[in-house]
This record gives sequence, C-alpha cells and structure tokens, in this order.
Amino acid sequence: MASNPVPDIPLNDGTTIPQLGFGVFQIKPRDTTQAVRTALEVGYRHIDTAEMYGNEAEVGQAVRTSGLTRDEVFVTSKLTNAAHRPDDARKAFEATLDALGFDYLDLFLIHWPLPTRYDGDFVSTWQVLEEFSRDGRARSIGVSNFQVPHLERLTAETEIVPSVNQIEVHPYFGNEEVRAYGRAHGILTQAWSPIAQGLVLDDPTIVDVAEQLGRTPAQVVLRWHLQRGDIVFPKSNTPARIEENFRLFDFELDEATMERISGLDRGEAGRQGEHPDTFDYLPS
Ligand SMILES: NC(=O)C1=CN([C@@H]2O[C@H](COP(=O)(O)OP(=O)(O)OC[C@H]3O[C@@H](n4cnc5c(N)ncnc54)[C@H](OP(=O)(O)O)[C@@H]3O)[C@@H](O)[C@H]2O)C=CC1
Ligand SMILES: O=C(O)C(=O)[C@@H](O)[C@H](O)C(=O)CO
Repeated sequence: MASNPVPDIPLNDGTTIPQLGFGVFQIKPRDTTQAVRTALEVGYRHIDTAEMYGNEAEVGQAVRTSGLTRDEVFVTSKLTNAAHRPDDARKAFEATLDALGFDYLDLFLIHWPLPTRYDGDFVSTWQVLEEFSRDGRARSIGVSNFQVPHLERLTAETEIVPSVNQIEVHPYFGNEEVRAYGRAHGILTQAWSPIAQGLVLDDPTIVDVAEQLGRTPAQVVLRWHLQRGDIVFPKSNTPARIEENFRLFDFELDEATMERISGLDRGEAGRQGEHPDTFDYLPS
C-alpha cells in the first residue's frame, strides 16, 4: 500500500502534526461518525474538533472504531468559551476526554481569547493548559484566534509557548501580521476556513489557475496554504469532496502563481468570521 502523502510538520515542543487534516465544524452529530470514517478511509490522520461543535463523542467513536491505533490519528479539541475560569477549564478538559473516549489529546487549544469578557483572564486559562501539558494528557497545547497582543501577554507572563495559533486565513484574508508573529516565535499557524467556506472557489483568478493546472479550485487554494507552510483541515460532509481535498500532493504551484493568489488578499475587509478582539460568545 502507498505511504501516506501528508507531511508531518514539527511543533515547537518536539512533537509533529500532519499538515493536512479534516475539520468537523457544522457537521451535525448524526453525520459526524460517518464523515470522519470516510476521511480516515481516504487517508486523513488528523481531525480538528471542539467542544463547541457538539460532535466530540462522534469523532471519538469514529476514531476508536476505525481499526487504526490511537497514536495513528492526531486529534485536536478546544476549550469551550464557557469554561475559561481555571476550575471550569479543568472540568471541561476532562469532559472532552470523556466524550472522545481518549486518555490523552494530541492538541488542546483555547478556542477564543475573549479579551473583553474576562479582561485578560486567558492568561490564567493558559496556565491550566500548561498543567495538561505537564501531566501528559495534552501532548501539545496551543491557542486559537489569538491576536499579537494576546500572544505577547502569554510570552511575557507564562512558561510554555503555544505550539500553534489557529486563525482565519484564506486568499481573501492572509492575516499576515499574526502569521508573521507566529513565524518569529515558533508558533505554527493553522488556517481555519481555508477555502472561506467556499467563497473563494468562484474567484476568477482561482478558477483560471485551476483550469490551467487541471485541478479543482479547492485543490488550488488548499495547495497554496500548504506551500505557505500552514496547517489546514478543510471541512466537508460530501464524500467526493473529502476525497478531492486530500489529493494535494501530486502537483505544485510555481512562485508566480503563489504570488497571484496571495495578491487576492483584501486585508481586514476579507475577514469572514468573527473578530477575536470583540467576539465574546458564551454558549448557554
Ligand atoms: N478555531 C476556530 O475558531 C475555527 C475553526 N474552524 C476549523 O476549520 C475547519 C474548516 O473551516 P470551515 O469554517 O468549516 O470552512 P471551510 O473553508 O473548510 O469550508 C467548508 C465549506 O466548503 C464546502 N466545501 C468543502 N470542500 C469543498 C470542495 N472541494 N468544493 C466545493 N466546496 C467545498 C463545504 O461543503 P460540504 O460540507 O457541503 O461539502 C463547506 O460548506 C472547521 O471545520 C473547523 O475544524 C473553523 C472556523 C473557526
Ligand atoms: O468554528 C469555530 O471553531 C468557531 O469558533 C466559530 O465559527 C464560532 O463558533 C462561530 O460560529 C461564530 O459565529
């Protein structure tokens, strides 16, 4: 059988992460086990979920019944916004492990910094994630939706540098300042909504490149992310697309094409999701 084509990328804590994964945001719990099963059959070995997606149990079920061993699949989950206070964070992490049916996570993230709601409390939340790292229940720890000032506070006030920062990135929103901070400090960027939930796939430049290369627009955009060195985990609940999004390792974009796609960046106007400085959603 052919070896898995997805590269393992080093993290700053000495572990590695598969550069391509499968995201499960907005996959209904009743569809999640089958979607993850399909992804694992196609060859994905990295699943990105979160407590707030409501489908951790189904992700765990798919992984545990896949025939793969636990250490063959890299699984990430994220702390719910509702549990930033230290005792709540400890309970939430245990609930996540229980839901997944795992005794460790490969990567656990603070999902959002919530800077306005808790006035910087994400620092004490991060110190709780450091406990999970030290006791081995989280092989790696990181953050999501952190802006440069949030990362600077962690650097100044805590011991462990986050291994990743999971942020919105796609051709319309390069998020370059936060990516550059990560590059300079050994924090790997994970690009969420890598195809902007489909929005960029009709862009004339992307369509033109796809036609020239005989690839699909999604493959072109995902390949652009990989060549920038970021981690991606496109979401799909459609088996043919799950397969399509995995076929990224038998072609390359040349430098001019990379620049053409990067040139689509609209700066802040291209952001599609919530802004981390103001998003303060608490699930009920
Ligand atoms: N940390 C954070 O705050 C966030 C993290 N994330 C993570 O990032 C992952 C990916 O981001 P997400 O927001 O889901 O969006 P994506 O950019 O991955 O886009 C998903 C959408 O694109 C469609 N799609 C997928 N593949 C193709 C294809 N080949 N051709 C055409 N359409 C396609 C899907 O449709 P269909 O399913 O019908 O096939 C779905 O509507 C999430 O699942 C989650 O794991 C996302 C948002 C925020
Ligand atoms: O998908 C995620 O991980 C998110 O945090 C967001 O998309 C968020 O949950 C949301 O839905 C904002 O409207």
